[in-house]
Amino acid sequence: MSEEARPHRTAAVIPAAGRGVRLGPGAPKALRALGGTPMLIHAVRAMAASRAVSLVVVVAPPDGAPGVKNLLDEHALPERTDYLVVPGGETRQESVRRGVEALPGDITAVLVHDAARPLVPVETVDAVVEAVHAGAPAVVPGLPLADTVKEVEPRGKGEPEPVVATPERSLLRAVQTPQGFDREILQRAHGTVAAVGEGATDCAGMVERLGAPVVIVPGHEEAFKVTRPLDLVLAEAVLARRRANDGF
Ligand SMILES: Nc1ccn([C@@H]2O[C@H](COP(=O)(O)OP(=O)(O)OP(=O)(O)O)[C@@H](O)[C@H]2O)c(=O)n1
Ligand SMILES: C[C@](O)(CO)[C@H](O)COP(=O)(O)O
Repeated sequence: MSEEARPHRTAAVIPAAGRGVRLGPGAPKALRALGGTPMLIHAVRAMAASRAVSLVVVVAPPDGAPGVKNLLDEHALPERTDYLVVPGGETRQESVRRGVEALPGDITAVLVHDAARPLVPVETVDAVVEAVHAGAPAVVPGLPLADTVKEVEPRGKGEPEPVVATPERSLLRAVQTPQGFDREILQRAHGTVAAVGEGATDCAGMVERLGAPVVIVPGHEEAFKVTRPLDLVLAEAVLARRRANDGF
């Protein structure tokens, strides 16, 4: 059967177990409000907005799974979307692994999406899904960089750091989520690469270590990650603009 003809069932795994240290003191980041609604709910709705996504697996803070389950019960999702909640781990990589382990056997394609990217538009989600369904083992949304990037020799806090190299900016992309995968390759990456060497900061990096191809599709400015306080200010402004444009 050709890749196009192969029927896919697609799930989204949402790691939401981080504390949000860089955002500052407060509740776990995924549970903090954006426009009056927890960031996690925005992220879940963003995945469920894609007609291809039939299951969302939320990876909750380790001791917060029952609370997250209640939260999801309270917020309406499209009828076609099921959800599961599992407890997360110490690192993003560990949390994603736990989410992937919870997937039912009939899932063939998996999106991994940060709860911390609550405003990704459905067009970006669909572009990733389409590329995976068309046969790409790993697909990542990415954008060209605005800043020039330097590689440095890291030094102590506040100490000047010697520059080692300036990578050619036109060859670089800042990558976002959802990152989309053929289920088998994602499982293999988490089962083998994770066990050796240093952790990866994204799942696609683990797939690259397997030697499998990863491709980039256009990302979106509104898929930015809420990491620091200023990101939350921007997210509130983007959401307010959307609500004004939608007339509610
Ligand atoms: N142990 C962890 C760490 C992170 N994440 C999730 O991975 C995504 C990206 O991580 P990041 O933005 O770094 O979130 P935090 O780890 O919460 O942030 P910080 O590093 O500032 O604490 C977030 O949705 C976060 O909840 C997770 O599920 N489990
Ligand atoms: C996966 C990711 O969002 C891609 O840009 C990013 O690597 C997550 O990094 P974080 O430090 O866990 O936020």
